[in-house]
Amino acid sequence: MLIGSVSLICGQNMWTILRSRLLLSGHFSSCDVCRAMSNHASMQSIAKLQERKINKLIFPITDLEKFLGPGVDRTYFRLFNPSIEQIVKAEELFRSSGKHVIDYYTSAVRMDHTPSLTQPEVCFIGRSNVGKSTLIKALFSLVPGLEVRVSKNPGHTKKLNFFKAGKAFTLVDMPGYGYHAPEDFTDMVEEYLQKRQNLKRIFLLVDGSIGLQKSDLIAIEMCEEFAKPYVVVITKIDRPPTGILLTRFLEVQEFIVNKTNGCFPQPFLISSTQYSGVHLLRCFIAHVTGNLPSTS
Ligand SMILES: Nc1nc2c(ncn2[C@@H]2O[C@H](COP(=O)(O)OP(=O)(O)OP(=O)(O)O)[C@@H](O)[C@H]2O)c(=O)[nH]1
Ligand SMILES: [Mg+2]
Repeated sequence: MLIGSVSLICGQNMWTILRSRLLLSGHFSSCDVCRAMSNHASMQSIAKLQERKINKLIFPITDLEKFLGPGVDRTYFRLFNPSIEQIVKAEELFRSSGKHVIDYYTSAVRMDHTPSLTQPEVCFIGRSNVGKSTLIKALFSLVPGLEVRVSKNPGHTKKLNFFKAGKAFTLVDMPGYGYHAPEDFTDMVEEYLQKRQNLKRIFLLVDGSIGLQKSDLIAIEMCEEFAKPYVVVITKIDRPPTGILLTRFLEVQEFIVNKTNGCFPQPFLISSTQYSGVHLLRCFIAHVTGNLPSTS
């Protein structure tokens, strides 16, 4: 899974080149520039920040690692360690263009209502309110006008919602489990997870303040039983104090390594509101769907 690396993650020369490439590149319209500069959604927008801040945004683990002693096993912290160039290239898959249209496709309430699509698919599961829809919204934040509905009220997403990124991949937003889950949740979700042929990866979201709950353990058991590859994403990392987040992260990491077989050993850290970890996750999605270009 280790795909390419950069010596100092963001070596000075690499960033000088990246900055000039991004800022001078013809890929960005003036509208893109305005939007991108107002938040940290794109690599272009963060290229102007200090290197330390860029590092924290792309690799949020950087912020936690510094509190750990030298004895802590860091083997899996950066198992997925793409180069900056790969991250920049992967971002293109999350922009709509004439040839690569990104849009909401359809919704389904049962497996036999799901669209027959052949492109690789990834889906997002987790407790209600954990931030599934908001994460999809952040991933697609570079697509003007794309609506992904989110709510502060748990149980908001009621169907499997399919978002197509051209012919490259499909992202599927799902209803949450636990509090306010739809009554037919099990019928809707289990069969999809078990039988969907083109499903390449399940992203299982866990709240960074709360950590793994009983319902998450049931979901993990289900992924294990169906022998589907899955990944844990720790969400809302902007909320908890660092000590709490670090504890939750280490708990999740230890659980994955010691108690699971099909889970990718590196949990991803995400703040969808601040875009921390979003660039890395875009790149990981490109990777697991077979769309990540090799470095030139
Ligand atoms: N601070 C912060 N809030 C977040 C983040 N992600 C989501 N939220 C908030 O959490 C609430 C729930 O977000 P949703 O994305 O709708 O959650 P969901 O998992 O899709 O919920 P259901 O559809 O009900 O299962 C909303 O109020 C979001 O604004 C984050 O990274 N940071
Ligand atoms: Mg939702």
